Amino acid sequence: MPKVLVSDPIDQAGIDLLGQVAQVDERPKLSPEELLRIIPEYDALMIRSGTQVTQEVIEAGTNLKIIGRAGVGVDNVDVPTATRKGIVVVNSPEGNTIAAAEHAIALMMSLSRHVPQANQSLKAGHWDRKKFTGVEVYKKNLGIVGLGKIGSHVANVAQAMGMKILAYDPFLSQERADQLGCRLVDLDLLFSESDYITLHLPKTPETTNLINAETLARMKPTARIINCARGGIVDESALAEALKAGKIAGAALDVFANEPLKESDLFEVEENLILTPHLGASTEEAQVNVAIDVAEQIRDVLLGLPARSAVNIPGLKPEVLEKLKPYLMLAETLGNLVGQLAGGRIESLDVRLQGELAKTDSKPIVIAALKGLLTPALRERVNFVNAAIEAKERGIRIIETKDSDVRDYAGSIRLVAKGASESRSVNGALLADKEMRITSIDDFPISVIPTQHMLLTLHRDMPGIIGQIGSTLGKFNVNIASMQVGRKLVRGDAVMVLSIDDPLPEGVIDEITQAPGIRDAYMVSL
Ligand SMILES: NC(=O)c1ccc[n+]([C@@H]2O[C@H](COP(=O)([O-])OP(=O)(O)OC[C@H]3O[C@@H](n4cnc5c(N)ncnc54)[C@H](O)[C@@H]3O)[C@@H](O)[C@H]2O)c1
Ligand SMILES: O=C(O)[C@H](O)COP(=O)(O)O
Repeated sequence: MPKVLVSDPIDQAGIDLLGQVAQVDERPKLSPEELLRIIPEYDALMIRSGTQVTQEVIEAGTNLKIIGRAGVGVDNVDVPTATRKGIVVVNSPEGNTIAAAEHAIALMMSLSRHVPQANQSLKAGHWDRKKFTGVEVYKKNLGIVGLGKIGSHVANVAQAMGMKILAYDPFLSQERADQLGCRLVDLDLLFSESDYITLHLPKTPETTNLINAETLARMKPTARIINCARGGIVDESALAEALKAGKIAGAALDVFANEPLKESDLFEVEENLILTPHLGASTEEAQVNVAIDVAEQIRDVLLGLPARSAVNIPGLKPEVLEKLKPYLMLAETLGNLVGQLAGGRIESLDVRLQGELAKTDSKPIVIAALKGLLTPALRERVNFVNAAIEAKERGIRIIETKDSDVRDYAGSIRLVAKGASESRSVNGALLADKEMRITSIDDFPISVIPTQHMLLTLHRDMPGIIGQIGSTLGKFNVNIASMQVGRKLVRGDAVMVLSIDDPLPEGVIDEITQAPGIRDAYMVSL
């Protein structure tokens, strides 16, 4: 049974689901040293934001196949290292959207009505009503930075409370903003016009310290800031200064540059600052959602199936994946075949998708073809996760073309691998029953069902040649399962593909290639 390490608190629903297919060890309080020590035993690691999955951890995890983040942000995972190592990283992109959006709204309302401060004051024996006079959000401007899943839900709820939404999101279309009833503005305008500013964007080198002394200075003195996105987007020292100096009216933070937050300039701000310990996703509902979402993906990957929300391979909706799966297998088989024919260094791979395939996302098919192409050289070290990187590191140029004309098959794939001196090509298609066919090799038309062991010859189309190859195979006790010959011209060049029951014994290829009329012979293993 595969072994899964769960190193952060995860809802029981996810643990139970994984328990059906794996041994699950829940170790939520591991030190970094303990994690490093035990990770080699595990096939999968399931985490939230608490575990730091560093390069060292990934490199020590020699059996790891998948890292599952029960939540959205994967900034605690060294994704590039995981990708290089061929480890799938999955998350739950939508499981905690509502929870995080509602927490942002809760913080906005708490800031407006001083709920935590009033609660604390009352419990300390005071009945101070004047001090906690609040402000209404009704008719106020809410500036949303990042109008993605969480930002959009915040926009809907805030609009229902009568707020006007200004939004900044450089990757959002005007059409989507119009649909959401939000006014798309630039950041300068958002900062200067907003009464509330809520952050719902990822932390990247560009967004680090987006809220800093200079941007804080551009805000209204009545502005209130909410950060439920990621620590580090707000410069915490600059915010503490601005709050103490009364440059803005308040702030509420759920996330911090260093978590857990232990020492901070923020602790010196007495009045108008609310802090919560990264609670955005902490609702019962969200925790069940993300646990099940990620446990299902870990289960699938451990069973050899693709994941639906991988962050380091193209994600596909289950219904699209279902349709594409036979083509992915075809692309991988053709890639493997053309890789063995081209041999040695490959400079470029031309991937042409024809017929109905021209309408689909080509990326997964290209990756499958690359996986097949690199398999003869890299064996199990190449997979769907690292195939593109491995190809790039080898300098293989990818050329993609699409041709929607339907010819003999509803959808077909053509691969051309260019080596240092020559190009080799293969075409393949699926029949109505989804059975694979190799439909040409080096443009010689054939119709071959790919099998595990095949002998392929390039030869002159002349009497006696097929018999000669048959006798050589007989001499070496090789059993032929099927045979196909393809030619362009009578008595010109031809190709022959023999399916054989076992790999060829040593010496057969040499003997076949020495026979008159044979140009080349290859043992192909798929
Ligand atoms: N506090 C929590 O517990 C909690 C819970 C869930 C998610 N999050 C965080 O909330 C954030 C948003 O999550 P989401 O699920 O809505 O993600 P999302 O990908 O759906 O949306 C993010 C949006 O930010 C936009 N964006 C990217 N760069 C930007 C930039 N430079 N300026 C403005 N906008 C930019 C993107 O175009 C996108 O629309 C993420 O940082 C996520 O990690 C926090
Ligand atoms: O990215 C996320 O999903 C949130 O930050 C939640 O993190 P958590 O799972 O550690 O609560």
